[in-house]
Amino acid sequence: MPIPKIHPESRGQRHSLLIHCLQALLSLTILIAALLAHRAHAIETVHFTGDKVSLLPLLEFVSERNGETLDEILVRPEEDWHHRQNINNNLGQTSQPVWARVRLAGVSEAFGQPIVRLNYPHHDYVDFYLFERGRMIRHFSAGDQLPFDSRPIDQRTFWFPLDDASADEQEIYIRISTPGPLLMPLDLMSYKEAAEEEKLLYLWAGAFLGIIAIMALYNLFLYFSLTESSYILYVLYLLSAGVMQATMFGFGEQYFWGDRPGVNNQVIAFLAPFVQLTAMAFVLKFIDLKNFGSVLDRSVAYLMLFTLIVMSIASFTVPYSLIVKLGHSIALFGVVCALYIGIKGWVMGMKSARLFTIAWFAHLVFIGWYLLDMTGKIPATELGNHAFAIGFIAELSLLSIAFADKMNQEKELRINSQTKLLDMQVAMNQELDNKVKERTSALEKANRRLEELSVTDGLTKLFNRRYFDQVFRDHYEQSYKDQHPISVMMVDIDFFKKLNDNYGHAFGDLCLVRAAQLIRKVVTMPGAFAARYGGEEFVVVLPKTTEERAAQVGEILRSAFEKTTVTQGNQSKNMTISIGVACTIPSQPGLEEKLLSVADACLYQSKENGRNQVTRSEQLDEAG
Ligand SMILES: Nc1nc2c(ncn2[C@@H]2O[C@H](COP(=O)(O)OP(=O)(O)OP(=O)(O)O)[C@@H](O)[C@H]2O)c(=O)[nH]1
Repeated sequence: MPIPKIHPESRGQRHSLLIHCLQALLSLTILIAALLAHRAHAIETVHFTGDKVSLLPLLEFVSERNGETLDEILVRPEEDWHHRQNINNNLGQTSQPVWARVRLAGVSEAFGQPIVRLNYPHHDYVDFYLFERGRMIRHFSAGDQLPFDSRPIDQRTFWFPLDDASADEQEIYIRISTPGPLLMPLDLMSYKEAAEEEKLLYLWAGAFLGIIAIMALYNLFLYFSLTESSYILYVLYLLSAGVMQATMFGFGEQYFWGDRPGVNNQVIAFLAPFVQLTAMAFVLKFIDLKNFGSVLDRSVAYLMLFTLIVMSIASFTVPYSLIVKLGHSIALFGVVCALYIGIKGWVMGMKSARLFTIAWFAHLVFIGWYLLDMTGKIPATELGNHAFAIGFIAELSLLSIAFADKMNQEKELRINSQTKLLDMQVAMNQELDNKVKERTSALEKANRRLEELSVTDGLTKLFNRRYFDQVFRDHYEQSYKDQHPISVMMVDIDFFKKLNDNYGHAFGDLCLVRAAQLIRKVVTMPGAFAARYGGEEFVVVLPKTTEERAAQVGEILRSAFEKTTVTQGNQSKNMTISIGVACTIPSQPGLEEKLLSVADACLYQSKENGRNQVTRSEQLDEAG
């Protein structure tokens, strides 16, 4: 604002010296007072020497009243202008546009294209006026409610060139109208330095967004291979948070929707609750709240989810300023909720909840640092400027580790239960196997028994006739093949009918049993076997045995019978037997019946000759 000039009055009339002196004194006093008064309200002057100067501490502010014009602002009384009350960068939210002014000195092209930079990309309207010697020489209109092209320099934040400056001093007036927080990080600097800083920021932002993109891709891949829904929720959270951060950096306005004024606010209003929504949904799924949370926990969590859904939808209709205010409180509440859930899971011994809690805590610490840095509560540093992004990356990294840890635990559980299941299956198979073996052996035993029964005679336990016929044929054939002699002995108890009649049938049975025992006892040669041929008649087959040897065995047997007394109760009896022995070296197979009939004939001969004797086929021939 031009400094008002004050002219001492001079009327040129002659007065007394005293009056002149008094007048001069009074005028001097008024002049000094005016100068002092002016000095009290003078615009702060910033001397530019080429180095970056932060203008914020030197700015004077005034709130616009009912659509005041620039001219009206210029004539506002000096006492309306004031410096900030505190050192915060953030001037809070205000419904009225705010004007700021400052005087610059020493601005020269010699310092390399000096600019004034408003390093915050989200104000709706920013008007920049440059005055020189009380005359406006430049006016720029920018802001995210105006097309991106309207900016004097194409940058994501607002850069105003001072290249028209020619006088020693300029005054700048800036009008900001915005529904969001009124941040005024205003700097006087060279274009070169601003471009250098911007490069550094691009490096930060590139690394930050790159990490998010890689993590999102990686988790998307995991989702497709494992089809576990927490992965897709995490991917949604990463993507929405990434887009939100890119928008907050100002890249959306710069590269995507700069030609559509107003979209930027819309995107922020929608994404702010949506990021929280995906984060909440992920947290609930990750911690498995429905299994360990109390009814109150669940109610609060689902109410929160519901609120966020409503907010995301409402962001299309509710004013941006309201969404921003609501968003801050809900976000804070959401972070606290997630921290509470994490701590509870930790206390209840959930291993992955520990990492999860540390992740959220790290997030909170960095947000705190960022807010303290931004509001000037602690000295501003380059690291502090990016504390929010660092916190976010730290949180995402820890969450990823927690996530992997949880998945590992679940995998271990799955493998354990699979192993248990497999063990159970093996044990069951083993049991089944044992049972089958048991049953098979029982069956085999029964079969053997059945076979025994089918081949043995029930009373004497010698082989039965059926079995004899079968086996005798085989032996005969074998003897034919080997051309060895085979002998047959027919044994018949003498007068058995009489024995039955005299001693009873039961005693007769006992005699048959004793007879079988005697035969078994005497006929012990390898390969020999005896069978019950009929009633009281037995047959003995002696392979590889000559007739002479067979007759000797017959004699031993006959003698054994003679000497043996069968006793039952008070009954006792000595049996005699008649034996017929025949032998042959088979000249052809299948003639076994013939050998039998010869032996039978010999037996008949023994009976004829008076019983209790052995007759050989040789004797038969002699007799015949
Ligand atoms: N106790 C008993 N007797 C039997 C059995 N099988 C056959 N017998 C009897 O044996 C007797 C055989 O009699 P016979 O064929 O006339 O012969 P035998 O009386 O011994 O006269 P020889 O042979 O000429 O000395 C019959 O009375 C049959 O009932 C049996 O399993 N148990």
